[in-house]
Amino acid sequence: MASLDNCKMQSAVVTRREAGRREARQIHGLLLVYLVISWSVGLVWSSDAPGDTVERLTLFQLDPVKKGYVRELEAEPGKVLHVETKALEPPLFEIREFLTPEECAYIIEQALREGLYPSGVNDDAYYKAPANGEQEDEGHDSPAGEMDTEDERRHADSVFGDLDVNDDMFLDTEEILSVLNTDNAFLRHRDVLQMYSDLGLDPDSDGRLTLEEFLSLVFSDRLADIERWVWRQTGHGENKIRESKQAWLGQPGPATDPVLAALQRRVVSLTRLPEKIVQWSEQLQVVRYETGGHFHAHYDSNELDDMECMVNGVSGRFCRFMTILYYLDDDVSGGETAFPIADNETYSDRATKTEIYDLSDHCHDANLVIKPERGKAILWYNHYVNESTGWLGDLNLFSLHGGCEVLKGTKWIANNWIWVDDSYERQMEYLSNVQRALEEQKKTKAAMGLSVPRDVASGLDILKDLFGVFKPKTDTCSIVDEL
Ligand SMILES: O=C(O)CCC(=O)C(=O)O
Ligand SMILES: [Fe+2]
Repeated sequence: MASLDNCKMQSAVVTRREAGRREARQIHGLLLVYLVISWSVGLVWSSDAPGDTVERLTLFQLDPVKKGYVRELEAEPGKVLHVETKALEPPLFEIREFLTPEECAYIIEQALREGLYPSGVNDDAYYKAPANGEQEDEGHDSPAGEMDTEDERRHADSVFGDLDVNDDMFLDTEEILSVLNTDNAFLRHRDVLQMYSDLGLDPDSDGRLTLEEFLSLVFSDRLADIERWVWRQTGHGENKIRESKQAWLGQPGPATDPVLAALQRRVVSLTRLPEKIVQWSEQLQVVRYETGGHFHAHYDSNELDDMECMVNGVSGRFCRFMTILYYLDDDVSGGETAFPIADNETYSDRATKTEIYDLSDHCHDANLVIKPERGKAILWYNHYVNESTGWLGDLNLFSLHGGCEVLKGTKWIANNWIWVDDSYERQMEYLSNVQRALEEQKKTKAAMGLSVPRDVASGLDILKDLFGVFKPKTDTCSIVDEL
């Protein structure tokens, strides 16, 4: 059964696994974020005189107040938007007409021009063959029913008891799925039945395993067959955690494209974060789902742990303070964004893992389901703000979410992820390094007789010098793990 603790555990497990997998991924420099924050809010580095008090920046988080609460936002002069609270945990808001239809069409067009490629969570490494895959045709010669010892029998009995959650002395498909659905595997009830049929595991074909059937498959070493079957099945269509294509738009820093620049300004008004945090966060990720496309439940960010936030695209965890998601089109049926456990304190009593995570079959079991609507934005906080530091706090486990299966048509969204490093000190250190690099670059360019406007100097060239290539290759961080 899933529980908050399980979620924590899953997330922690995945944090490490994902972090390894992220080696090849690129994100641009948080360093720059902090450099420019300090400029824009005048903190820390503005204090020269000994004894001056150094101000600390704190993170602003919109107060959800209560569900249904609507606040007005004058995003641009004359353009008043309504920000409606949809959940308290995580704080989650919906803003209709955040983008105009023209802006939506433009973003889609730019993504098509850029070229979309399959979303990266389901990389090949994830579906590598099991360790003994090469021997898959070898027989398993322990004869059925030949139980080795009383201890083994007792152990198998107790495993059966653990799996038989409802104590009806049968293992139904849900109970079997709670074991089979690990990592990126999202098998369904029908898959389990198919497996029974393919492997002859359920002789009376009633779709459930008795204790005798279970013992027989355990002691005849059919577990290895099951493992191989699952490996083969995983990675197909709905069994994958994610089925979509994506493109990244623009460059880190103040957008030069007028549509993206207007969007950045609007996001600054909405989030009330320093504009440089917004500008120097991840590029816009545009995602297209075709019929059957989906993204099962996951977290966009990682739990805080010993690993540092990714700062140079080489390694580290994801530190996405918040997500702003835009719906670019609504010519689609299905494809809602679901938050299975939003505002829920009791989900662990109710839901099985499949129900929580599988957004193809269980989209509408989710506590909060948001329908795509062209131009609409939703925003939520993946992290709390730490009360004592005022800075990035723990991952909010209620922020679990995903994209329900598209039943018909095409769904287009864009993700705008706002990065904040949880270590304020590390950021300040980065800041001083980047500031030095900036000054050196300015001097070099000045010596070459080139004029270096401040924005340019703080922009791409510096990032490239510091970090090399920085376009993110893949995205979502936490995914489900076994219970
Ligand atoms: O498609 C959706 O509605 C959600 C997408 C999402 O969660 C993501 O891309 O991280
Ligand atoms: Fe997400």
